[in-house]
Amino acid sequence: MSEAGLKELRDKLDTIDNRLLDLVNERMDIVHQVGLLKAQSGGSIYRPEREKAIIDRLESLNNGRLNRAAIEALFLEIFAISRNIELPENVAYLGPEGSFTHQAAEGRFGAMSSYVSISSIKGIFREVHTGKAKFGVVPIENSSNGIVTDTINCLKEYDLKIVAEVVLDIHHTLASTCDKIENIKRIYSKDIAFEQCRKFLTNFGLNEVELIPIESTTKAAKLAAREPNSAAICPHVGAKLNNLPILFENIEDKDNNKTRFFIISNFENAQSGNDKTSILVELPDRQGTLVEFLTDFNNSDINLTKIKSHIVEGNSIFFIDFDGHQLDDNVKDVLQRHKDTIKILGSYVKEIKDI
Ligand SMILES: O=C(O)C(=O)C[C@]1(C(=O)O)C=C[C@@H](O)C=C1
Repeated sequence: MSEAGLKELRDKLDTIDNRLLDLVNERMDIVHQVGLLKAQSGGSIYRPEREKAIIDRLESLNNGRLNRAAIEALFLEIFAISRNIELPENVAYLGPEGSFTHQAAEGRFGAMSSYVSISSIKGIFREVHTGKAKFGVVPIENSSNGIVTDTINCLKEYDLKIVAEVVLDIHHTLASTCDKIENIKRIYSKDIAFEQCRKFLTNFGLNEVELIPIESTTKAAKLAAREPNSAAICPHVGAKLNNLPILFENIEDKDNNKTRFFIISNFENAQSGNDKTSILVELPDRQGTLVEFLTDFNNSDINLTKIKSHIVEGNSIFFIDFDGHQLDDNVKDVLQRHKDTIKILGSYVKEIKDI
């Protein structure tokens, strides 16, 4: 490698970066004006459908080396900074710091947002309901463990809206200060993380050691970092935050272990052209009501993508996802016909990844 050649290329990069910085600042001047307009009109700062339209447009114009994921990564961070320039807003997430929910929140709200770690799902709903946080990030389902009942209960109880979904690939690590796996006498983690790593634990003879379930995987990492002969099943970030050496990566049984999160807030999204809607349905206890209900959706050309039953206070309710926005004509009509049995939880941009 010639030093002169490298210097020449780096000079070119510096010139481009200077232009980029000027352009991004120019963009932020406009964003600031948008923020002032919204402050007058009371319009919502976060507009996921507009962000999607920008990314779609850029992808269709793109003829360089960037792929969609790269365009998304760059621009989602730019949008997050833009929103902070328009109006800094708090994001409450299911903590502690380093949890998967924290990762989901940072993926959408970027490095500059102000985050509040809350220890319960109900606490997050309360935080958004009282206006202490503009957004809440909560898990709704995992591909191995199913629906998160606390989230369903809170969606039923609080009058808040789902404004976005985020799907994360969930990877666990075994982290410990022990240099040999034989020296591990106890493992800390969340109960569902133990369930998701059953095969690994059996294959490595770790079923015999004491498995101690606690409330979070990050706390597990903290305890394992302090106690000799212990280990944690935790996310990569949790181990790093606690300076805990990682012995094994990706120890989950299923290689497509995913968790879906909802971002909740107090406004409704406009249509994006590629939306999903979530509802809760409580039907009268009479034969055939569920079949009639589902048939009506089918007859209205609505693609139901998920239906999960759930018991709240002894009554059976259904959590349903379908393609389309609540303002789409066919959706509007069917929702109107069933308005007495439905609670609309929100329409939001459909994520490409699904679980
Ligand atoms: O278009 C808007 O409504 C904006 O506020 C601007 C902008 C952007 O940076 O382009 C920022 C935040 C919104 O989520 C969508 C887009």
